[in-house]
Amino acid sequence: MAEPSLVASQEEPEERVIEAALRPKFLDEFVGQARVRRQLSLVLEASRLRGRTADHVLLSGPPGLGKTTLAMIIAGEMNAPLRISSGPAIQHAGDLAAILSSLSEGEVLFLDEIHRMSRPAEEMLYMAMEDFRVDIVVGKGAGATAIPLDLPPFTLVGATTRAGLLPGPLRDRFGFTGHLEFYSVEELELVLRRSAGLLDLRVTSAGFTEVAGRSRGTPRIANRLLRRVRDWALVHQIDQIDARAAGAALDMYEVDAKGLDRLDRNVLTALATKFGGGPVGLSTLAIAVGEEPETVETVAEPYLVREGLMGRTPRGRIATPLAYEHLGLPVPAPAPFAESATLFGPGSDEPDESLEE
Ligand SMILES: Nc1ncnc2c1ncn2[C@@H]1O[C@H](COP(=O)(O)OP(=O)(O)OP(=O)(O)O)[C@@H](O)[C@H]1O
Ligand SMILES: [Mg+2]
Repeated sequence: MAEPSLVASQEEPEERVIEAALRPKFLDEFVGQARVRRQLSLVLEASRLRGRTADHVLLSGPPGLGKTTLAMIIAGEMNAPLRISSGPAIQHAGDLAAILSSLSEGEVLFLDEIHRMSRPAEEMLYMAMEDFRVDIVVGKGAGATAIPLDLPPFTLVGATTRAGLLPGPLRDRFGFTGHLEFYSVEELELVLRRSAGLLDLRVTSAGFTEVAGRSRGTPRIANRLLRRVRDWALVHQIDQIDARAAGAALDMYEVDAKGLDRLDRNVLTALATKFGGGPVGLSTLAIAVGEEPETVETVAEPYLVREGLMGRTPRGRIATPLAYEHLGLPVPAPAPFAESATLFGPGSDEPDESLEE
């Protein structure tokens, strides 16, 4: 990405510290996701009653919706120590063996981005999850022997943004899968209220609504926007943030009323004006906005498609009438062959591994 974007940027270290501070510690403080929360709380309660470690839990869903937070909450609620690692960090089965063999009884092992683990490690994990046992292979070639090693019972919490990429055998070994959904504006208001309390910020109800509405259904973005609004209020010496102040602050950071940032709007504007609404191929569109196709596809597109502003057809990306309305442009008359361009959801038009599941 050429420039850091407010809604999709990598975070500054200081920001990450604040993010950690804003993380709910208990299930009660975790806003929204009522279904997952209810089911998870039952799983945890049952295991407490049985006096056993909880079943393995898989958490899936888009970035920033609370997977890591929930993993920490699970350990907290179980009063168990938490070990954190991630798929990309486990490239050899030996890496996983080292982690597994050092777990203590009842420990919660959180594996983030579990879909990115190597194949041999994955196979070792199958046995560990099911039988609490691993085979440590010693030696090479014909002389190699497998030494079985018993593991203490533990709870694996896996997180993935791409549940579709998990092999079936791995998915099946989780006793419970929680799929996190985007949050409603009302839920995000609650997230923001809690964060504002922790940050000692005075915000009116309408101020919360304003920020929540621009947060793309994502608590991480909501909290990030709140911090930018906080900066703005500090510099402008405003001690109570209302809708107007929140709106002005976020306008300044180029996050619009729908939560689109500059990249999103550039992509949409190029599509609508330079290419007459499309269809246009991804790489052409990316060149037009001076970005990598990968950035356009993974950073801008999912939200534009989700909001119904962009469509994906077999012949390329198109701008929907909603896009023109949002950009304040006149909606063009339908093209003569428009009805032949069937709309596809995200991920269905290209044999491309980088698409959403
Ligand atoms: N339900 C929630 N209630 C309150 N705050 C939340 C909730 N979910 C997430 N957050 C906040 O959003 C931030 C991001 O959440 P988290 O790190 O758990 O997301 P994630 O799903 O693990 O994202 P990624 O896929 O990028 O790892 C956290 O700092 C947390 O404070
Ligand atoms: Mg995470």
